[in-house]
Amino acid sequence: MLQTAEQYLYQFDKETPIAISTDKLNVFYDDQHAMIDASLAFKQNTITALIGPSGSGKSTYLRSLNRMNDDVATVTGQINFQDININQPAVDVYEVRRQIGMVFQRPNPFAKSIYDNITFALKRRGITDKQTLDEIVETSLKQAAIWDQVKDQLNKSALALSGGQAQRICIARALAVKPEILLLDEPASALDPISTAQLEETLKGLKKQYTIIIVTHNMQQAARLSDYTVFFDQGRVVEYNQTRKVFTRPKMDRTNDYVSGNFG
Ligand SMILES: Nc1ncnc2c1ncn2[C@@H]1O[C@H](COP(=O)(O)OP(=O)(O)OP(=O)(O)O)[C@@H](O)[C@H]1O
Repeated sequence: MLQTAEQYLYQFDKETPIAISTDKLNVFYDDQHAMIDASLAFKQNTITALIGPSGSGKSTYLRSLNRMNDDVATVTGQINFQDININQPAVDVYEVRRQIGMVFQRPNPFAKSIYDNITFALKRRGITDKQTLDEIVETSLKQAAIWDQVKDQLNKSALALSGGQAQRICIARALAVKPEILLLDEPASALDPISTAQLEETLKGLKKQYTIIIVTHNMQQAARLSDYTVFFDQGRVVEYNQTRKVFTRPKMDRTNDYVSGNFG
């Protein structure tokens, strides 16, 4: 690909700014080179699906975006967010993770009440005013489409919720600190089909306010949900395009084989 990722996206949509991009991102786990020269850009208020076979580097790439790999890997290259390269030691990783939130594969609510799950990070940031906290709890739970189900039991333990409900609490928890970007690593893999469909609807609604990047093994989910799709294989970006093109007219044979279910 001769174009940079920014130039490439520009041809689809000249108006929408880029929320985050990487330039030659490389990730090494000791001597294993798990991500090789990944240069990608993500438009604001879009959903991008990261797909590819097991071990292709999807999670490695995703986790690097908010510096979650700092302790386990060496990450080189640029991660451009809000006009700076955030892949630098001097950048405050806690602030990066506030603005670039992460939701994991298995719902991981804290062993606390629903209310305390949502307010935990806010209180640590010094927000203690009850009315402010109440408002953020309500807004975040509404955005995660779980307010109606839990509004009368905010003091209930979040551990007592179903998987689908718990995953929504985790999304609300990520939204409470007002991020710009939401990273999701196979967020529906532990959920039943109904919860999965509800989660997808919620994410479609959230893209009005957030930029969403989601790792998924589920081809139908990527096709239903995302605007853009990146196909990774063996630590490299093989193809990046509008989702419908990746699934109907992929440029690379390897992508075609993967989306057709010939390997993976
Ligand atoms: N913390 C780690 N320490 C060492 N190696 C790791 C670590 N995390 C991932 N790897 C290795 O990096 C490569 C890419 O893994 P990664 O989890 O990013 O792939 P993936 O595409 O997300 O896979 P999956 O779909 O199975 O989750 C694999 O070879 C994996 O074993």
